Amino acid sequence: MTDAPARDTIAAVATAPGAGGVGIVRLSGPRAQQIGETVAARRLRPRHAHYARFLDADGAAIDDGIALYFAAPASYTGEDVVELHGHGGPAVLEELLARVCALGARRARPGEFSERAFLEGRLDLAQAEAVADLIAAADVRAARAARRALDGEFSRRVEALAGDLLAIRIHVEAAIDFADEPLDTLGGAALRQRFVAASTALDALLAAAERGRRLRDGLHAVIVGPPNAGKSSLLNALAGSDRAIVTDIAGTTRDLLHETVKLDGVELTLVDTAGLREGGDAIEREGMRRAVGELQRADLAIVVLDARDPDSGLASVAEAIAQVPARLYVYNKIDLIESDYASPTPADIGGEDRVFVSARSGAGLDALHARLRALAQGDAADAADGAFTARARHVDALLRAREELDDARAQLDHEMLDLAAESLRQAHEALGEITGRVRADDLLGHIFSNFCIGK
Ligand SMILES: Nc1nc2c(c(=O)[nH]1)N(C=O)[C@@H](CNc1ccc(C(=O)N[C@@H](CCC(=O)O)C(=O)O)cc1)CN2
Ligand SMILES: Nc1nc2c(ncn2[C@@H]2O[C@H](COP(=O)(O)OP(=O)(O)OP(=O)(O)O)[C@@H](O)[C@H]2O)c(=O)[nH]1
Ligand SMILES: [Mg+2]
Repeated sequence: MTDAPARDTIAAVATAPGAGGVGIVRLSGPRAQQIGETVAARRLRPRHAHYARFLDADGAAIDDGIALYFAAPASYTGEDVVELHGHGGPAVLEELLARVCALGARRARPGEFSERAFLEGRLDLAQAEAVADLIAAADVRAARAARRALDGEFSRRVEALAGDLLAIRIHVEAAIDFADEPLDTLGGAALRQRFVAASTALDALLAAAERGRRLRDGLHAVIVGPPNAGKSSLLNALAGSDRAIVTDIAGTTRDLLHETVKLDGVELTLVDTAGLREGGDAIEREGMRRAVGELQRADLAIVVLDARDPDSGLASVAEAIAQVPARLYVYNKIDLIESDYASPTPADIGGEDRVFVSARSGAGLDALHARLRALAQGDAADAADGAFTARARHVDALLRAREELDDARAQLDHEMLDLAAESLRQAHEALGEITGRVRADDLLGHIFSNFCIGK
C-alpha cells in the first residue's frame, strides 16, 4: 500500500466523551511522533510507556500522563501512532487535542482511524465494520460475534468462496476460446460439480450472514392483529411501562411505536401497530398501511388475537403476515375465558408457536418472555461457536451473488458461455464488495461516517 498519497496527521479523543478515569488523545500519520515528542518534551521510543508532562506552547503543563508511540506499520492504523494518556476530563482532553492540532494535526472525522487501517490493508472492510459493531454491541453475545468478524472469520469464508468463483470463471473463460467444441469435452462435468459446491457454500454463508445480521441488529418483532385484541397492552406489558395508549375503542393505535426491550440481556425491538381490519377512517387506513410496510422488515410477527374469537382475528391478518420469516401467535385476554371453557377453538396456525396470555392480569407472560428470548437468541446454530456479526449490506451482496450464480448456471446449461462468464464476474464482484476488494465510490464514506469520532 505504498502508492497511497502522503496523508496528513489526524488526532481525536479516543476515549468516550464525558468524565473518565483516564482519557486518550490519539494521533495517526507522518507527524504523529514529532508532535507527540513536542508535547511530551522528550523522545518517544516505539512500544514503550513513557511518563511525561504534556506541555502547552508556553511550557506550562496541560496534564501529566503516559505517552505511547507505535512506529508504522506496527500500529492500529498501520501509520505512525502516538497516544497521550491523560486524566479523563473533557476540558483537559480538549486542551490537549487543541494543542496537538496547533502543532500540525487535524481533527479526525468519525471512523477515520479505522478507515486508515482499512486503506493500509490492516483490516478489510467487513473487519472494519466489525470494529464499530464490537463497540456498539449491546450484549455479550453480540460482542463475541463481532469479535469473530473482527478476527476475520466472516471475511475468510467470503474470500474462500470468491476464490472458488474465480476458478470457475477461469474455467468458463478458457472454454470460450474453444466455443466450437461441446462443453462436455471441455471439462463440463467437473465445472458443474464446482458450481454445485460453490452454490452450497454460498447458501451456508448466506444463512450465517443472515443470523449475523440478526445478532447485530437484534430481533425485529412486529406486533400485529385485529383492532382491540390487546396489542398495545401487550407492548406495555413487555416493556414494563405505559408506552402505548390503550383504550377500549377499536382503532386506537394509528402510528408505529418502536420500543427496545432487553430480555435477560438479549435485546429485541418491538413495534406496536394499528389493528388490521376492513374500512376505518383515513388516519386508521394510513396506520394499517404502515403496519403492513413494517411487516416487510420484520424477523418475527407477534400475532395478537382475542382468545375468545381467534379465528375471525386471524382472517384479518393472514395475508399480511404470510411473508414474515417467523410468527408467534399470542392468544390474549384469557382472563375473560371461564376456567371450565379452558380450550377455546384454536385458530388454524399450522402447528406454529402459540402462547396464551392475559396482558391485563399478567398470566402467561413468563411463557411469552421465554419464547421471545429463545427466538431472539436464534436457533442452536447461533449459540454454536463461529457465529459472527454481519450487516444488511453483506446480506444484500450475498443475495446478489446468489442470483448471478443461478443465472450463470442456467446460461451454462444452455452453453451460453459469454453470458455465464459475465454473470460469474458479477457474482465475484458482489462478494468483493463485502471485504472491500471491490468498492463503489461513496461506500467507504457511508460506512465510516457512522463510526464514532476517535475510532
Ligand atoms: N491504547 C489502545 N488500546 C487499544 C487500541 C488502541 O488503539 N490503543 N485499539 C484500537 O482499536 C484496540 C487494539 N487494537 C490494536 C491493534 C493493533 C495494534 C498494534 O500495535 N499492532 C502491531 C503490533 C502487534 C504485536 O505487537 O503483536 C501489529 O499488528 O503489527 C495495537 C492496537 C483496543 N485497545
Ligand atoms: N380483560 C382483558 N382486557 C384486555 C386485555 N388486554 C387488553 N385488554 C383491553 O382491550 C382493550 C383494547 O386494548 P389495546 O391494547 O388498546 O388493543 P389494541 O390491539 O392495541 O387495539 P388497537 O390499537 O385499536 O388496534 C382495552 O380496553 C384493554 O384494556 C386482557 O388481557 N384482558
Ligand atoms: Mg393499539
